[in-house]
Amino acid sequence: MAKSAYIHIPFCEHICHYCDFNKVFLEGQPVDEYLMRLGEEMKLRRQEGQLDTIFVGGGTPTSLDARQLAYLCEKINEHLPFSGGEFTFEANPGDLGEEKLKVLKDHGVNRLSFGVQSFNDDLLKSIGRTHKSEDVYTSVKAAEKVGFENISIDLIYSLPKQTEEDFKDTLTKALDLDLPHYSAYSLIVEPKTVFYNLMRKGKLSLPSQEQEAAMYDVLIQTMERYGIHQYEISNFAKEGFESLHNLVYWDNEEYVGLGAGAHGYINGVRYSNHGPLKKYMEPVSLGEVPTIQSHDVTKGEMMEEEMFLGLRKTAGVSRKRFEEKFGASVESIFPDALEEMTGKGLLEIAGDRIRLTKQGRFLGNEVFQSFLGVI
Ligand SMILES: C[S@@+](CC[C@H](N)C(=O)[O-])C[C@H]1O[C@@H](n2cnc3c(N)ncnc32)[C@H](O)[C@@H]1O
Ligand SMILES: C[S@@+](CC[C@H](N)C(=O)[O-])C[C@H]1O[C@@H](n2cnc3c(N)ncnc32)[C@H](O)[C@@H]1O
Ligand code: SF4
Repeated sequence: MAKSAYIHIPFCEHICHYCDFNKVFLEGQPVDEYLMRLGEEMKLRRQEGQLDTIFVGGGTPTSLDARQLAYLCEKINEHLPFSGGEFTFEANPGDLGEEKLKVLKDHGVNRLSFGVQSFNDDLLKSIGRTHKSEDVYTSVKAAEKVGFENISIDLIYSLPKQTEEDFKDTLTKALDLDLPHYSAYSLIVEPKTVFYNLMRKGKLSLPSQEQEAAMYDVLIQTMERYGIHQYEISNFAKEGFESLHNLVYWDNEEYVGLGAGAHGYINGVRYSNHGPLKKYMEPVSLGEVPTIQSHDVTKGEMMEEEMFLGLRKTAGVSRKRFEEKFGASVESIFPDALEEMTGKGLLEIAGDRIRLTKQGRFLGNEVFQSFLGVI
């Protein structure tokens, strides 16, 4: 039974040079109609029982105005029974004034995740962001004033022309905000983005792999120094502030996905919704779910997912839980991957746990790959 829901808001006020998530430029879009269809999809995909986590992501949910945000929150409150667990909204710095913040707070939102990316204004501009580092301080202060305590920020490192020094400076500024949660992702140059096109023309000056690894090392060390523990490859939190919603993904549990391009996992079926707005809204207006693709996950695939998702967490995979779930031990299903990866010093087995070593965290993809296509 799904205990979590993800809701996608595909609108943005600007398009960043690195982003390939499902989004469109806000101006001129049928936002009100989209929100209405989203409410209808909530009814169509309604689940038994209560949800422990709700995550509204995008795109940019805070590009909605206060009235639209209130409408969206009312639909969520009406159709998604919530246990009072974790209710996150993603936000762009500079988007949230007191009015919008109060709307969110009054409807039970209790976590905000700001897309900060960097504290260097020149770098921000060069990656296509429109906010300035100053906006981060204003937004975080305003959010705290309205009573939000569980606040996270996203950073991206290994950006074009970024130096280790620059990243250290961003990290220090981020940590000086004394927030309970931080995510830091290394830049992925995705096809169809501005950066991808520049890269193909040889016009994107990216840090080397060694520099990227050095930045990741700085990240891990600095977080540790500030007492913010790493609980996943890219995620760090004070004790008790780990993102429960994201843990649902890494624990390979089920969730409902709502909105254009959202994906979900219900009753052993992984599905994705139509991405383009029209294609998404049309079936919903006819009372049909907007699924474009769905797949019955086989037991073999489920076992692979259990490994490559679970190994993202620093706590790793529980051998006991694996055996209870699948009726076979990890060792009997993946003997070769375990031997090869422990042999290379990238994986370790410690009691009930199979987890990445420190070195393994730098080479996560190589480890995950070794568990794929085995069964
Ligand atoms: C899809 S965005 C949505 C939230 C919000 N619109 C924003 O820009 O912050 C969520 C996060 O994904 C990360 N992200 C997006 N594209 C990325 C890329 N190509 N490489 C690394 N991280 C990326 C950013 O840190 C961003 O904050
Ligand atoms: C990159 S993560 C950032 C999470 C953030 N660091 C935090 O701690 O809350 C969030 C992004 O992943 C994507 N995402 C998450 N769950 C999704 C789902 N079920 N379907 C589609 N996209 C999803 C959305 O684009 C969302 O903006
Ligand atoms: S990173 Fe966020 S703001 Fe930028 S285009 Fe992607 S979803 Fe929109």
